[in-house]
Amino acid sequence: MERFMGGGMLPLVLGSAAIFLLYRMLVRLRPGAALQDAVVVITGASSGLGKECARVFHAAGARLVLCGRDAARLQQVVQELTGSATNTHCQTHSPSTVIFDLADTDTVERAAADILKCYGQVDILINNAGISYRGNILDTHLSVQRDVMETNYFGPIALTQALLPSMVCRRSGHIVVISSVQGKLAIPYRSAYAASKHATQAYFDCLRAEIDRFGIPVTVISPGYIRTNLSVNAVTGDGSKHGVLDKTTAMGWDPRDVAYAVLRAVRHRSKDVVLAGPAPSVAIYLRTLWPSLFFKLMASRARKEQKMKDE
Ligand SMILES: NC(=O)C1=CN([C@@H]2O[C@H](COP(=O)(O)OP(=O)(O)OC[C@H]3O[C@@H](n4cnc5c(N)ncnc54)[C@H](OP(=O)(O)O)[C@@H]3O)[C@@H](O)[C@H]2O)C=CC1
Ligand SMILES: CCCCCCCCCCCCCCCC(=O)OCC(=O)COP(=O)(O)O
Repeated sequence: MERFMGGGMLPLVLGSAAIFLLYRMLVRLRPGAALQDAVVVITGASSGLGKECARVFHAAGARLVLCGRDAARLQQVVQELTGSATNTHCQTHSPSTVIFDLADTDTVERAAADILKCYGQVDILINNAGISYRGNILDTHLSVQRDVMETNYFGPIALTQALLPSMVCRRSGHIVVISSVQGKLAIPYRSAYAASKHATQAYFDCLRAEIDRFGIPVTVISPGYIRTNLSVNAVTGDGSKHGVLDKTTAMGWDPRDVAYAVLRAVRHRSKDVVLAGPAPSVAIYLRTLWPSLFFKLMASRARKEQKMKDE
C-alpha cells in the first residue's frame, strides 16, 4: 500500500486536486449574465437577506421590484438605496415596490399582475421571503404547520406560477428560490420549517426539469445560518413569536456575503448551491450515504435540547 501511495497515487491525487481547483477558479472567472437593466423581483426585501440582495442587485444596475408586507419598511429600503452613493460603475434605478402577504395566496395573483405592470416583464424572480419555526411536534397546533407552509411554500409557488407564463412567452427569465440547508436535512424542533423547505426543494427541482426546454434556469440556494431576524420572527407551536435572536443565528454568515453569493449564482445560472460550513455540508451527505448514523445523531441532538429545556 505504501509503495502504491508513494509510487503513482500521490501525484494522481495532487494532480486531480489541482485540476479541480483550476476548474473552480475558471468557473468563478466566467463573466456570467449581465444584470444592467434586468428586472429583478425580490420578495422579503424589507430586511435580512432580501434587503442585502436588493443592495447588491441595485448596485449591479438592475431594475428592482421589492416585495413585502410592510409598505413603510420597504419605502425605507428604497430611500436607503437611492439616497446613498453606490460604489458602482453601473447605471442604477430607483426601485418599485409591491405590497402583499405571501400567506394570502388569493391575493398573490393580483400582486403578480402589479409586479408585471412595473416594467412590463420580469427577468429574475428571487423567492426569498420566509419565516421559521421552533417547536415540539407534540405541542404544535396543526394551524401553525399550515401557516408556515403557506408563507414558505404555497406563497412562493403561487407567485412563481403567476409570473411563469410571461417568461415562457418570452422564452426568457430566471427563477431563484432561497431554501435552506434544512431543505436537504431535517433537524429536531424545526418540523414546519424543514418540511416547507424540503417541499420547496422538490417543487423547484421539478420546475427546473420542466422549463429547461424554454431556456429558463431555476436556481435553488440552500444557506446555513445567516445573521438576520429569522429566529426573532420565528413562530412557536402555539403561533406566538419566538422573539429571540438565537446564538446560531447571531453567529451566522454576514447577509451581505450571502447576497453576493446569490448574485454569483444568478450570473452563472447555477442550479443548486449550498452555502454552509463543513458540518452541515457533511451532514447532507451523511443523510443520504449513512442515514442510520444521521438519525442517531439527530435523536441525540433532540434529547439534549429537550433536557436543556426541561432544566
Ligand atoms: N437567517 C438564516 O439563518 C437563514 C435564512 N434562510 C432563508 O432566507 C430567507 C430570508 O430570511 P431572513 O432574511 O433570514 O429573515 P428575516 O426575518 O430577516 O426576513 C424575512 C423576510 O420575509 C418577509 N416575509 C415574511 N413573511 C412574509 C409573508 N407572509 N408575506 C410576505 N413577506 C413575508 C419579511 O417581510 P415583512 O415582515 O416586512 O413583510 C422579511 O422581509 C428565508 O426564506 C429564510 O428561510 C435560509 C437559511 C438560513
Ligand atoms: C465535520 C464533521 C461533521 C459531522 C456531521 C455531524 C452532524 C452535524 C449536524 C449538523 C446540522 C446542521 C443544521 C444546520 C441548520 C441550518 O443551517 O439551518 C439554516 C436555517 O435555515 C436556519 O433556520 P433556523 O430557524 O433553524 O435558525
